[in-house]
Amino acid sequence: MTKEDNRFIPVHEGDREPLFETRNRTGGVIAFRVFAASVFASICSIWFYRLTVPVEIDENQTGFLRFIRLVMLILEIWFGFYWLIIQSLRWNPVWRFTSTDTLSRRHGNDLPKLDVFVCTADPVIEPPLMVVNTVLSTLALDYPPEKLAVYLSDDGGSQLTFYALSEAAEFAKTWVPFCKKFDVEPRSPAAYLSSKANGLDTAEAVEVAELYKEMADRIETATKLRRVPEEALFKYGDGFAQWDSDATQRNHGTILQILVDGRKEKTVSIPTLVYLSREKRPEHHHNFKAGSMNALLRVSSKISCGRIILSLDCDMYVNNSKSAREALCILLDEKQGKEIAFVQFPQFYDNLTRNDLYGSMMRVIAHVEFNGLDGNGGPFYIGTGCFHRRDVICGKKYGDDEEEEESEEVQEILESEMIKALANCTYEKNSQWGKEMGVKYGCPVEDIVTGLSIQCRGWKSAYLTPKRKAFLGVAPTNLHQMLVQQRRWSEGNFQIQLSEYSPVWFGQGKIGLGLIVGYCCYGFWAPSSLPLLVYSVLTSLCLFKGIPLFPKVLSSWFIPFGYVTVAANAYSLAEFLWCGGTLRGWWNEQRMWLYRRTSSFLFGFMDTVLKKLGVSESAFAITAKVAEEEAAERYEKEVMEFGVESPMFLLLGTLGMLNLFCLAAAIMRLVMTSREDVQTMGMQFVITGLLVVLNLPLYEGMLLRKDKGKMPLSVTVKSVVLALSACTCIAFL
Ligand SMILES: O=c1ccn([C@@H]2O[C@H](COP(=O)(O)OP(=O)(O)O[C@H]3O[C@H](CO)[C@@H](O)[C@H](O)[C@H]3O)[C@@H](O)[C@H]2O)c(=O)[nH]1
Ligand SMILES: [Mn+2]
Repeated sequence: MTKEDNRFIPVHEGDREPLFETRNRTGGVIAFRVFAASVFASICSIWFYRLTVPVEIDENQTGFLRFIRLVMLILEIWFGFYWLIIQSLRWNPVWRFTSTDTLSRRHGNDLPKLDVFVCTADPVIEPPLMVVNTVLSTLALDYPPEKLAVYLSDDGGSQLTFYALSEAAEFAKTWVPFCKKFDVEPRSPAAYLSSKANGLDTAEAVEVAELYKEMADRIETATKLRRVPEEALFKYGDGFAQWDSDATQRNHGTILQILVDGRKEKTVSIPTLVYLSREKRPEHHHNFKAGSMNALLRVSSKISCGRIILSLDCDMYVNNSKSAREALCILLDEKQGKEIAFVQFPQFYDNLTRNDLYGSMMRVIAHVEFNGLDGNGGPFYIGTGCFHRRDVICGKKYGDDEEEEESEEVQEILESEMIKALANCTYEKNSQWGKEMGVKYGCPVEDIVTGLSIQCRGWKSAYLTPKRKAFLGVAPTNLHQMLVQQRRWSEGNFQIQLSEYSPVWFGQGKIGLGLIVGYCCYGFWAPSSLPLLVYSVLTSLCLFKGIPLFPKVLSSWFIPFGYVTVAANAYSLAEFLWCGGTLRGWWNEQRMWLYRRTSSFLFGFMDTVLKKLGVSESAFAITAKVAEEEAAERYEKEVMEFGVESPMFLLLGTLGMLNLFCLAAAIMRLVMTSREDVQTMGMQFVITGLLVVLNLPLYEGMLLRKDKGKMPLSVTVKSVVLALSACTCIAFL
């Protein structure tokens, strides 16, 4: 709705209080823009310097130096351009403030039906006990139980997960009323019972704790033994009967079991609970999480058909039981809310250490950049912690005004076999599922591309960050997992950039320029690896060789270089601290950006190129949610975990060693012969020096540590050999 339209809203409508409010940043906007302008001016002078100031004549090597100059120019143009586009994320941030009280007053318990989708895929790296804690936290949402249905999609097709869920269905009968009676937070039993503030002093609380512990023990024992206990096989027999004797994770029929059926009972105290494992056959591509989301969309439409859908990863429990009501403040708002398709909450974690060693939290993205996106048309859909409108995710355009009225007649209870057919491999053949309908296929970040296409159909989205964090997940606890996850993300985002859905050409005219640029900021993650890689190698090698790349420290041309470096870093630090981080946390994040860019993003880039050439297919490597004990201890102590042999580590190791050797050689030269170097190569000393200091934990892992989390010897040896050979080659050039 445009601003002008507001004049035509009748007065009696106007005095209805809105359910939410959108606020801009009040102070500091002008200051920020002046600052940004000053940085940009310096960037322009750097470009100008590269273009105009001639290379000092060096008789034999002029051509070579010119070439290096040109490379530096190209890199600096790229960095400047990238800096410019990420300012779009800071230009116009907004914050949303909801009023759940107004919602309750206006709607009481007359809320739309809500379906919660939880996805899991592997009982080994996603332990069933964790999964059912997530499920239990959603069952206990502050929401009328007859309006709520929770679906667990199990791509692992695992009897263990099914068993755990059956146990959870029993436990829910105690847990849900308990939560509501005592207004418990958080409502994941494991998180609640382990939190210090739980005040377990009532008799009821002690009883619940005991019941939980018994259930947890049974589930964990079964998981450990990889076998469901006999009595359970008997007790939940009609569920287990759906597993054929030869069923495997990749080859089995659809399994559907409604564990709690809210449709049958008139007064229900706990929500509907459904287990679904869609059919999997080796000859059919299953499209990973996107495939299971679409199966859930169809199956749920025949069971509860909630108008609102919450999608969650299996490790992401509800930390704020009001989160559904928070989201509804936006989706049910009569005015501004009408144009909003989905409400995204940030992805926060509950297993982070104080200084967030692996920068998992992406603090600035969650606290600044997504608010910036929201101001430009709406945050991305990031797969978890997101409330959708069913009709929109199923393909409805904005402005198609079929009234989304809830059919009050209870869905006739269809034969379960008919519903099961909706989750079969062949169901989607020749249909629009995965294309125009539901979650899109073919992209490792199915969430981002789906959100983009919704926005391109005219919808907006909203970003909500209530005081009490809405959802908490599990962040990767080792470097390799982290890099693999980021590789998938960067690959996915870059693929979107090149695909027919590219925000640049597909989004043109459908979403605002600010949002297009916002998508590009993340879409360019993968290609941004190359400039950084070249830049860091070139600065180090030229330092080693004694070739100056930057103006002399005392010349006036040095000022813009110095200013940009200091200003950009100081700003980034200030922003990080403002978002609640620590100084060390910032430093750790700088290291992680370096590692991501020089390994994950580079591999993500190559994966994308190979895929485009048809050489390989992209996969979805699931992130492990558990670590073995010693590794977990190191994580708690914030000791970086290497441990595995990986080409990404080889690359990081080689680059790290290269920086170290170059710096060492340059310092030696400085001490022995040429004092002049401080003047001519000051900037290179600073850059390479910083890289070396950032890399300290890497050197430690390669050279000093003895524990299992150190860098494997083979990687260390290869890295040293590669770095030494590079230096030798350059020395003789
Ligand atoms: O074939 C699959 C693969 C994964 N999943 C589920 O997808 C979720 C996300 O997988 P995870 O390994 O935890 O990946 P993350 O990188 O942590 O996930 C982020 O990034 C993904 C896209 O890359 C999004 O789908 C997620 O929602 C978002 O949290 C988990 O619940 C999995 O069980 C499936 O259901 N089927
Ligand atoms: Mn995850």
